[in-house]
Amino acid sequence: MVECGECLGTDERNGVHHYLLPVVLMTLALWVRLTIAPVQAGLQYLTFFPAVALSCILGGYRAGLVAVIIGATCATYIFTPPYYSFSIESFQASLWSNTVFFMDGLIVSFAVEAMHRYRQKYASELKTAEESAAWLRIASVAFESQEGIMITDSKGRILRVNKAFTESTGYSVDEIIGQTPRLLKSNRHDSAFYAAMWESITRSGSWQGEVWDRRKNGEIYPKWLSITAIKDADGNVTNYVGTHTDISERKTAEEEIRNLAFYDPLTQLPNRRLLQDRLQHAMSSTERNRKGGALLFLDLDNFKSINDTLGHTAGDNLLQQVAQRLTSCVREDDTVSRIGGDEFVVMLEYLSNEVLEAAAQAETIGEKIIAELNQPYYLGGQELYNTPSIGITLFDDNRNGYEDLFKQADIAMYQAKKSGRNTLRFFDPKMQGSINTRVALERELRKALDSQQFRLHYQIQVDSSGLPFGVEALIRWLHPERGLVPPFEFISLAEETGLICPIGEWVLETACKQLKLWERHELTQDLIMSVNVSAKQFYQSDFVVKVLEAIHRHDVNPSLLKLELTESMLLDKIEDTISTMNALKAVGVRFSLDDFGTGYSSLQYLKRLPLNQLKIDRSFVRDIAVDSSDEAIVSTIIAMAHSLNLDVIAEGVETDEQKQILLNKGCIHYQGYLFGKPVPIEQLEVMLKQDCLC
Ligand SMILES: Nc1nc2c(ncn2[C@@H]2O[C@@H]3COP(=O)(O)O[C@H]4[C@@H](O)[C@H](n5cnc6c(=O)[nH]c(N)nc65)O[C@@H]4COP(=O)(O)O[C@H]3[C@H]2O)c(=O)[nH]1
Repeated sequence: MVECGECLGTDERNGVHHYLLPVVLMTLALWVRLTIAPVQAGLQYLTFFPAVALSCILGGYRAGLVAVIIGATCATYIFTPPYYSFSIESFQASLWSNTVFFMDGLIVSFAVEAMHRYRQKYASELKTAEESAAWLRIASVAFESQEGIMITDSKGRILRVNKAFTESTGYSVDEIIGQTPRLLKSNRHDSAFYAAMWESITRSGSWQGEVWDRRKNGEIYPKWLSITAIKDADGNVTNYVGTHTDISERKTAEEEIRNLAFYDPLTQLPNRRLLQDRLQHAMSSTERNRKGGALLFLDLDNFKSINDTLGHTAGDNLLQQVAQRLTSCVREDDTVSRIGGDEFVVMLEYLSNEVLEAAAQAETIGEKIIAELNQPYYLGGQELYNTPSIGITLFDDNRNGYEDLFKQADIAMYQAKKSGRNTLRFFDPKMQGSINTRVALERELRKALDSQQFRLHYQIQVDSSGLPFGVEALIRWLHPERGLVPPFEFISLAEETGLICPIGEWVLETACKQLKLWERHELTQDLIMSVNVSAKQFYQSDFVVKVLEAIHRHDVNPSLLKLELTESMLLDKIEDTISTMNALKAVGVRFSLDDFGTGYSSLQYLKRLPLNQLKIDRSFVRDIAVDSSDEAIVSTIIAMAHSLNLDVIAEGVETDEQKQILLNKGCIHYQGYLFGKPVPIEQLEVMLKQDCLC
């Protein structure tokens, strides 16, 4: 019942239908009373009272009062004789008993109501207490969350911290309580940072952001911190709550992603993307600050040979050492980047805005880089040398896009390569002119092939007694306007464009034709014809077939054909090289290794190549009489050739002295102006006849 009363609620108990309750209960009580006892029995109050009590309990004190009034009225009117009339006497007769009944009813009504109210209050207090306990439980679980939480008083003294806080800071609860957050400061932020933080807390009651703090072990780490001010009813700050998340792992991951996107993983230098970014920025800032800048495009000479001979690990190691040396040559403001393979780009900023002065500054740094990169490298216990070719272009505004600048520096680098490597060249509009010339040259070169403008000149090769034993076929271009064009002016372009393949086939064809003609004369029938073969030509899949076809077509003795290959091309794909050479050697074709000594051939590879001859490069022969290191190199090459059972020939022999030195060292075959320049066939034949007569 109590529950029922409670669940009714005060408003409901005051509702109209609750006034019906006493009416119904009283009617029921009246009916019971009238059916079980005569009217004059005088037991009416005894019968009505349970209905009054029930009304109170179920409907509240107002229902109880209504029941009392109904009871008193019924008792007065029905049970006080004469009950058919409402006389004053009968009313007076029942007055005292009615008053007692009335008072009892009142007491019961108010007592029940008081009980209701008490129970209600108790229940709501109980509910509040239970809710508070539940909230406390939630709060304590939340407090021990993944985030570090610190609660301070209004003065900033730490009152409480959670487990996550102690774990991330390294301080125990005892060490931290009573301290202030200053204990955690890393000194990474200046006072302006903290002033802005407190300004936000004072103004809006909270702040959040990234903060670098120091752990107990001294490590500095980043965290995401939120600070909230807790205020009392009057608006005064009583506490501050700081929650933080350690974001060092996230930062590291972000850093790694950034590194991969913008840095070269091998050297840790900025990559092409970051360089472009910085270059664009530098171009606009040089314009603003009226300062100059320069782009140095650097390519390592013969890097491929090192990579192929010593392996990729050594190659990687070399690139890393180059990166370090480059970085040591420039200021911190400058950018050293690796844009791929063995190509590096150095961007210099804050140079003079006077073009000549800026060029001089860039040149000084370029020279410094060359000197530094010329120092020996130590790779896997081996000492080796490498040189760079550098192209430089200047920038002082945004007029040229960064792509143009890259192109200009690249063109200049190409010029540096052409000028003999290990040097630097500046880009200037004249270079652009030379590029245009190259385009025109390529067009003309294609035409030259169709209109048979190529010629072969032949340079004699002699033994120690001056007797010719062979010739080298050297191509010339008989240009309709420019006259005789030497090979260095078009061979590299022909190689780049692939035109070298049809040109090479023409050379081979012409040389074989000539060999066939020589067969008829005693004077020339034993001459060995050396033919230069370029890398592109050699690595054509049908190279062997083409050589064999030329030999068969002209029906020449294959052992009178000698193919001259260069060191760098041989080592490109060593296994392919060996099988191609073996296929031709099987029919008797000879092989000579041209420009020997300029590359990085290792003895190990040389041993595997089916060579017949080593050709000492003319750069070593030139100064052999005056430069002791050239002399030493030549001695080594000759000794190496002998130890490998190879013939050795020196090219570029111009003086008797050079020939004598070579002879003394055991080199008995020579080629050079001393014996004859490259000449057309008619002149060669005259020369041969003269030699014979001598
Ligand atoms: N200063 C000096 N130079 C001497 C002396 N003796 C010979 N030379 C020059 O040295 C070069 C020798 O040819 P190479 O090393 O094979 O170097 C050749 C070769 O690599 C290439 N080349 C020439 N003809 C052909 C060809 O038919 N095919 C291919 N792929 N390359 C060719 O062009 C290069 C240059 O040829 P050339 O200008 O004819 O230059 C020739 C020759 O004229 C000397 O005593 N002093």
